[in-house]
Amino acid sequence: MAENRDLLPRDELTLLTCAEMSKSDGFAIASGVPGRDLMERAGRAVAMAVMQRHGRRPVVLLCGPGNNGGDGFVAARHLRTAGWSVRLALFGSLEALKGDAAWAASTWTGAVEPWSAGLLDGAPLVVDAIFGAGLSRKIDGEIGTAIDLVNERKLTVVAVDVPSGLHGDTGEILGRAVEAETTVTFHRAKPGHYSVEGLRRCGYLRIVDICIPDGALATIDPKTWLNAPPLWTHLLRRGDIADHKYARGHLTILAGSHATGAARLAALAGRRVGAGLVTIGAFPSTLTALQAAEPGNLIVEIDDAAMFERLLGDERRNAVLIGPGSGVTDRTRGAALAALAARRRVVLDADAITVFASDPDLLFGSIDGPTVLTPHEGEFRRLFPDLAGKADKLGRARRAAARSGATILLKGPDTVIAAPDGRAVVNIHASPALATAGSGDVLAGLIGGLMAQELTPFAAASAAAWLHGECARLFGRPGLIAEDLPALLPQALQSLSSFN
Ligand SMILES: NC(=O)C1=CN([C@@H]2O[C@H](COP(=O)(O)OP(=O)(O)OC[C@H]3O[C@@H](n4cnc5c(N)ncnc54)[C@H](OP(=O)(O)O)[C@@H]3O)[C@@H](O)[C@H]2O)[C@@H](O)CC1
Ligand SMILES: Nc1ncnc2c1ncn2[C@@H]1O[C@H](COP(=O)(O)OP(=O)(O)O)[C@@H](O)[C@H]1O
Ligand SMILES: [K+]
Repeated sequence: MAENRDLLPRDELTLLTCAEMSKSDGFAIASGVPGRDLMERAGRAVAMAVMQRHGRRPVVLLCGPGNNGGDGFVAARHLRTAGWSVRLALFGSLEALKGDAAWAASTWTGAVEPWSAGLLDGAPLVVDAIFGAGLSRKIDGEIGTAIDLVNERKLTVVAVDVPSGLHGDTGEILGRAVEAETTVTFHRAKPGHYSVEGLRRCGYLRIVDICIPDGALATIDPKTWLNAPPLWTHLLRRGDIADHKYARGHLTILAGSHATGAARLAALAGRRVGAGLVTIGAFPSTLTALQAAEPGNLIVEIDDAAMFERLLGDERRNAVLIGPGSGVTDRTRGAALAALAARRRVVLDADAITVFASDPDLLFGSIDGPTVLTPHEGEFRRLFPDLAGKADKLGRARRAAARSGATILLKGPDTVIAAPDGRAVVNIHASPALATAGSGDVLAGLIGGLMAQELTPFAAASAAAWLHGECARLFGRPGLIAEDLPALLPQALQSLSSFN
């Protein structure tokens, strides 16, 4: 197998924080591109988006006191030049505007009005240029009232950079936030755009090139990407004439005394995604049932952790999945510790996460090899109580990865995959239809199957999250259940050929 089976960073999928965007801006200016040229392009792009997405109608620009407001002044000028009926309100005073925003305001020859609710009479289209990357605290007062009114009246909004109130880095809502129909952002998207709140409020997201020079990304060394096949599709195995099943890896899954369906779903996913063999380790009481199920699964008896440890004496068992239906038991805990001690490629899901709730440090201290933990928020709380229940999912997953030494896949509509070295991927290629029992078992099996094929934990978890979402999308009609997902994997894998 290829030596470096890790994710390939892709410029076009890079997400930039507000600070990184500001650094890019600084790089452009240092390279001889004046800041006002960037603002001119940004504001023009906003005007273009308004005109391309909406028929001509009265438009009101709500401008804030910083450069986001500056973009609004430029957009207003272009819309008026194109013959639109434009009104502009500024929160703050013209005299207080600085730098490029002051320049942009000086190019606007129309009236600058103070905010009043009457501006929204007649249901105009609204351009939200109040706050962008500079949002620094909770929105209240007059601006809060204006945002509430825009939302209450369900006015059509085109937001500049981010819907005001949405934090570009964390996806947090600071007080309240605009609900936009379209959001126009510049150069690269921000993590906040793809957070749950961002997905709710940005509407259609347009990412516009404002001619920041190519070299800018290299100076930033970005660490965050939006999940898509170009990051990892080159790592998926192509058939080789000399292939044999062991060359494709052997995934071993520990089943429990109940809910053996979970291990079966994971095994199916692991085999469909290309693992050469999948063994299910089962209690004697479930052996017959499992043997009578899918004929391609290998079934072995595993009564306790010691038997599991002996099973791993076979070096070819290169990947291990523990958790789906395995039970919150000493057997599960012992098997997980044995797999970690044996330096196998390990995926710990569900019960194998919960079983360490009373002593997370025992788990973290045992992780020394390629490991993925796949918690949903409830399981995450059990291992990382101090990081739970807060915004900034990306930051939380990153801290959890650094603390545990494992790659963390934190589930949800905006699944975050964070590696211990600080890299992270955000996956929004998903569907609410995945919120069905057993779908997490399929995901765990996919990761295990890809780890068996020697993808790094970070690459395996990223590829699996995307494929999981792709299966749900391919199903394409109501009624999806977890059993449908593995059957759609061949089609999902085939759809990747267009990325090669
Ligand atoms: N970087 C680039 O490449 C490019 C960037 N461009 C544009 O610049 C935008 C970033 O501009 P920016 O940095 O001036 O910040 P912005 O969002 O206008 O707000 C800052 C102001 O708001 C204030 N303020 C904050 N929160 C507040 C609150 N809750 N309630 C009240 N006030 C609050 C804050 O006050 P302070 O915190 O300083 O007291 C400050 O006065 C970016 O989003 C994009 O649109 C484009 O032109 C293209 C090139
Ligand atoms: N609203 C949603 N949108 C997109 N994906 C979702 C949504 N809800 C759940 N999922 C995905 O479905 C899977 C559910 O996993 P999990 O909660 O572990 O279920 P189970 O343990 O029943 O198999 C995760 O991959 C999660 O990211
Ligand atoms: K905005």
